[in-house]
Amino acid sequence: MTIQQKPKVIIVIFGATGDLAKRKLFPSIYRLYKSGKISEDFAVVGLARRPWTNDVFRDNVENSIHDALSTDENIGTFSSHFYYHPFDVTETSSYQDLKVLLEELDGKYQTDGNRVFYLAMAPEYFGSIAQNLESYGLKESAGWSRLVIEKPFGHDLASAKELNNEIRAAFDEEQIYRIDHYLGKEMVQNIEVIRFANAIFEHLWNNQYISNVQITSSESLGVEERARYYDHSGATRDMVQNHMLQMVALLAMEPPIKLTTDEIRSEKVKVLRALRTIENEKVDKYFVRGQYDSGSINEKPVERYRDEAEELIDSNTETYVAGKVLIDNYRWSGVPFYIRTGKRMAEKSTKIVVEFKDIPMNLYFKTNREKHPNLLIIHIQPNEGVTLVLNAKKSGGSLAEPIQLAYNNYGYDGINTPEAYEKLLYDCILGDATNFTHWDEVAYSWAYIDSILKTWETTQADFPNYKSGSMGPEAADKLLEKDGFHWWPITEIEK
Ligand SMILES: NC(=O)C1=CN([C@@H]2O[C@H](COP(=O)(O)OP(=O)(O)OC[C@H]3O[C@@H](n4cnc5c(N)ncnc54)[C@H](OP(=O)(O)O)[C@@H]3O)[C@@H](O)[C@H]2O)C=CC1
Ligand SMILES: O=C1O[C@H](COP(=O)(O)O)[C@@H](O)[C@H](O)[C@H]1O
Repeated sequence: MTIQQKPKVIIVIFGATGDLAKRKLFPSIYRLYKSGKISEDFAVVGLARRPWTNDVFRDNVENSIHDALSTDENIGTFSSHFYYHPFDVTETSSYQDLKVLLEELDGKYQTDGNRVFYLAMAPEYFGSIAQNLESYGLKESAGWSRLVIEKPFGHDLASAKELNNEIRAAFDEEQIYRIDHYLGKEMVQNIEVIRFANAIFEHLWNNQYISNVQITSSESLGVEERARYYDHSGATRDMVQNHMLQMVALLAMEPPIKLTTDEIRSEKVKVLRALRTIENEKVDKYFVRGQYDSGSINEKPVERYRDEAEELIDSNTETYVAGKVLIDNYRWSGVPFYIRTGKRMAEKSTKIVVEFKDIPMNLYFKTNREKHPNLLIIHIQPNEGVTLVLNAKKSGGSLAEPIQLAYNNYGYDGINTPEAYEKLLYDCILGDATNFTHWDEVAYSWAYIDSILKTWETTQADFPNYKSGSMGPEAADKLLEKDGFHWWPITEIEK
């Protein structure tokens, strides 16, 4: 299918009164509609328990779009495609009614029986919804059926396997779209292009020329309204198992033989398979966990994690994690991939810094001057772009100094926009699963972090150990210092 085609589809959203639907999914569907990527032949069916009518639902859809996209345009024609079906996913009779509604809408909108079932609900329901969709014949239509699964995909490897078995009993792997919204971000998708379309990088992209790679995804927000989910999860499950390891895989994978879903996934899987397992007794040598204390962000005082909600008062959950990830293969042997992510850090920013090794004899940097390595910086958000840090003599000067070649296509909507969801939803409708995670990727990622979490679960951490508004615990700096490196400051390299 080419990009110009306008697929016909019914999108069924389980959890349509929830936060994700409101903030991400409705605005994304609207933007697809506005940009002509879906045809007039579409319908959206929203499901949740509260007893809303179509009109109430449509008002909510319109409000969420007005809020998310800061517009007050009349979108009545668009919202008339939305239908609400009060539904308790635990009641099997509801699925029969849903089947009848979908058949009616198939006829009304000529959607050719194409269906996306988007599970925007708590993960404990994923398996049973998938099974009921199969048992009550909802995926047996004249067209295709696809299942989009939100995170978290399990709590550890064992529960992820169980969930996967439940889903796979109802849907084929090709019908399952496990969403990782980082894979929908413009600059995450650009990692492959930057690597595989530039001779100057790909030839140097290995342990001979790269000294280390740093991936930072910092957030200034705290746990917000998600204390219950987050405290059960923690930063490692919430960000590392999925987004951070996906970025590692994209940075480290071999060039695929073709740009097809299977070939790209297969190369990513090889990286995840090659991650060096961290043995119990070595976890503290390779990984650092943290939990935020009170502090200030943008000059406003903020509370410590343990005071953000009643149930957090004795929490041992990490809101920050930094780690040294090693990839045991020919290309990357000996090159640390340092990752760090956390809540309530100094600023919201996701960046990748690739640090190159120095040349053997650098005539311009003597002992009294700090050497400045060449860096390739990939700005994921809030700015989107690439910066190459080189050394040159500035006009009028006599010594080499770092200069920056920068390309910046400032994100057209800023941070946390529905843009990534929009792209991924569109890919799903087109049947392109490249930017979704295959089960094998999920499984290897869980296997890697399980050993770290198991060690941490048995030991009490010395929390809180970083101030809100800082870049994390001191131990995270030491992690690099003992290897002779330091974190490239994300604020400085932004400028
Ligand atoms: N919010 C976010 O930014 C993100 C969310 N996610 C994931 O997306 C999923 C949804 O998250 P979020 O929207 O925040 O969650 P919410 O708690 O806001 O929404 C949950 C939804 O599920 C519905 N629901 C709950 N129980 C039932 C039931 N028995 N039958 C039918 N509907 C039910 C609720 O509606 P009602 O009460 O009316 O039944 C509501 O619409 C989760 O897996 C989450 O981890 C992932 C990344 C980001
Ligand atoms: O998946 C998640 O991601 C967000 C961060 O996403 P971003 O696109 O804003 O960088 C994080 O806040 C959340 O805890 C996590 O569940």
